[in-house]
Amino acid sequence: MSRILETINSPADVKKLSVAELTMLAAEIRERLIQSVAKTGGHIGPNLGVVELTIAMHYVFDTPTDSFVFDVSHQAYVHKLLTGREKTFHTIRQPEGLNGFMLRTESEHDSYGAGHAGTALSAALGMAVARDMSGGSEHIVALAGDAAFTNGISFEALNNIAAQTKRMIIILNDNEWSIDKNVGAIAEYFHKIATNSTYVTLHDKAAGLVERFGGKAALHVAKRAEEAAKGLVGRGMIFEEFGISYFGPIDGHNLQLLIETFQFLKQQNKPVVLHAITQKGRGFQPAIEGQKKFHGLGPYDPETGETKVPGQKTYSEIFAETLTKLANGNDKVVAITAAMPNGTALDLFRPHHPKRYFDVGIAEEHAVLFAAGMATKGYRPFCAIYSTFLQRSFDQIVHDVALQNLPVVFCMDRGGLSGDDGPTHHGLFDISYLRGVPGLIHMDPMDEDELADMMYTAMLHDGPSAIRYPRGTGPASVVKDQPVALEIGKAEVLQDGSDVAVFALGAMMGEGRRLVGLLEAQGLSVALVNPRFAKPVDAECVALYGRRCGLLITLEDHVLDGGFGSALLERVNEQELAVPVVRVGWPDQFIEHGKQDDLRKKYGLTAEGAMSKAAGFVGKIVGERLAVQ
Ligand SMILES: Cc1ncc(C[n+]2csc(CCOP(=O)(O)OP(=O)(O)O)c2C)c(N)n1
Ligand SMILES: CC(=O)[C@@H](O)[C@H](O)COP(=O)(O)O
Ligand SMILES: [Mg+2]
Repeated sequence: MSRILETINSPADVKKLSVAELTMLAAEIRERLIQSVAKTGGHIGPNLGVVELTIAMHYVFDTPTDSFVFDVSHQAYVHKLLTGREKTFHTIRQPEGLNGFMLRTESEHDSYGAGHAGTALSAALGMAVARDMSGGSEHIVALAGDAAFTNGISFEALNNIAAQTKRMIIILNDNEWSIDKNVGAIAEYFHKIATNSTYVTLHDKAAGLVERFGGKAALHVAKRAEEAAKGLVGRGMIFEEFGISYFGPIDGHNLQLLIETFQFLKQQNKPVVLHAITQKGRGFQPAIEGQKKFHGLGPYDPETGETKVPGQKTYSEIFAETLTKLANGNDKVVAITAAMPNGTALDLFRPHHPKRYFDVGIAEEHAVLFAAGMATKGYRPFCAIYSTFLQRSFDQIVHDVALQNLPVVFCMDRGGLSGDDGPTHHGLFDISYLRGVPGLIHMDPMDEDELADMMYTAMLHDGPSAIRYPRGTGPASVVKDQPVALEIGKAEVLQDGSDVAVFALGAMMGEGRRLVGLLEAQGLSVALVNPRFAKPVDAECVALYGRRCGLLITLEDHVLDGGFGSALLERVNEQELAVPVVRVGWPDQFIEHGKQDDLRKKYGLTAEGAMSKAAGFVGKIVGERLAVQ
């Protein structure tokens, strides 16, 4: 029962509450999050960790006049509950429902959208400078997790802040977790501060002090904690060195302390950072015990935290098992992830080859350069980075890997529609952004067994390669014990035909087979081709069917512009073929979040969609066939 929460229609309602009522509100929000996300799925762990932080932010600051910028913004559910979306919160990440991240078009309180990590500090600085230039007085508050500071862009911003603005507030939400435990020197640095004995004592005393002395004590605690932290790590506080005044660490669940501290920070005429120590998954024991699992997941049992055990291996698992096999036979094979060991399933590889597993943090550009360096020494790096996150590393792929023709393999999980995460996470652009890179081969398997073959082919290939594969499961093909090497640039003809040729790339093979059936039902002779390569496209195969057939149809889980269909069109044009080509893929727009099948139907990435798009050409061919009978 959410007695107070149901009265919150805007942050103004939060400001009316006493600290006691705010504490009750926090409890109600936790219960709502646990129960609601159990049904929808989502980032429950991160959001349970920022309940008090977000309440205190909305109590002290004043959106939309003040601007909040959340890094990744996967932890913005509490913010959404407090900014007029309590009644629709049950639709989060659901078709037509609330987005799982902040979205400028969703609310005036969402001053900046996100989904990818490391963007908050830079965007907040841009807002602060714009405010300064316009003579504004509003507050700009960036909330960034500890793992956001493993990202290079965050440090590009830190380097710039003190030189550019007089006022900006950074909240470092330190729960010591990324998706897995946070990694690297910065994580260790924050850990040292957070576990400093003086701070821990202070933290224990804080509750009592605040109770006895109210607000003033809060400042005392914050200052003493700051002294402790600075005492521990000297004046060389990393933030102080960047000209940003450091405060904390303080208990990120102590509402009174947070409110007092935010009110104090509001008065500061300098860039400040508050180091808040929080607990990911707080208030839900399964999420506390399973912080990695409950970072982000599908529906779960709100009592036990149990989730449905998937019946079939995902592409990610096949990837990890295959990589383990390749590494068993080749000690130069190494695996690199950018803070996504579970999403990429490299968690399954790590126990077999712990010394050949590298998690570099949320640092995709660095991951690619790190791989390039290893490749110059004869290693075979498999860089497992989601298609969407690899967008970050385009220059490193061109300038460092391809230009030097280094044998780095890019394993792009979530290649294609991602689903519930929406437009920030759909992997719909990697063919476009990679096929122009000289020397790089780009593969897209039609099933799990072919993924293994492509990984083996990539390992043997003396140059850069990229393999994209979708989120979730495939057609459950049997994976051979020993993968085979594919001929680079050679398509596979699954069925011959002479009227229409269907080129179904990767995960679209299922719809390709259905399309063949629909065309054959029209009395047509239909070829079915598994392209395998988006670069190089098999020009010979295109010419063979371009000369023989009256129509070529391409299907891809990728944007049309610059995708596989575009590449095939170029081969048609170069070979002066007259055959019409109908391309089926995502249109030139960002695709909303939703269920994969629903969205494919809505946007015509189905056999029926292809038939309707090709109806004119198909009708003409059918007519011609009838005329000669
Ligand atoms: C560029 C990029 N790489 C990877 C991810 C996947 N990702 C989402 S949240 C997250 C961990 C964030 O950790 P932190 O910033 O500490 O926030 P917390 O979840 O702990 O609140 C990662 C790696 C991403 N969103 N963007
Ligand atoms: C917030 C974030 O970027 C990750 O948690 C992402 O949502 C994971 O995506 P998958 O669920 O597809 O692994
Ligand atoms: Mg964290």
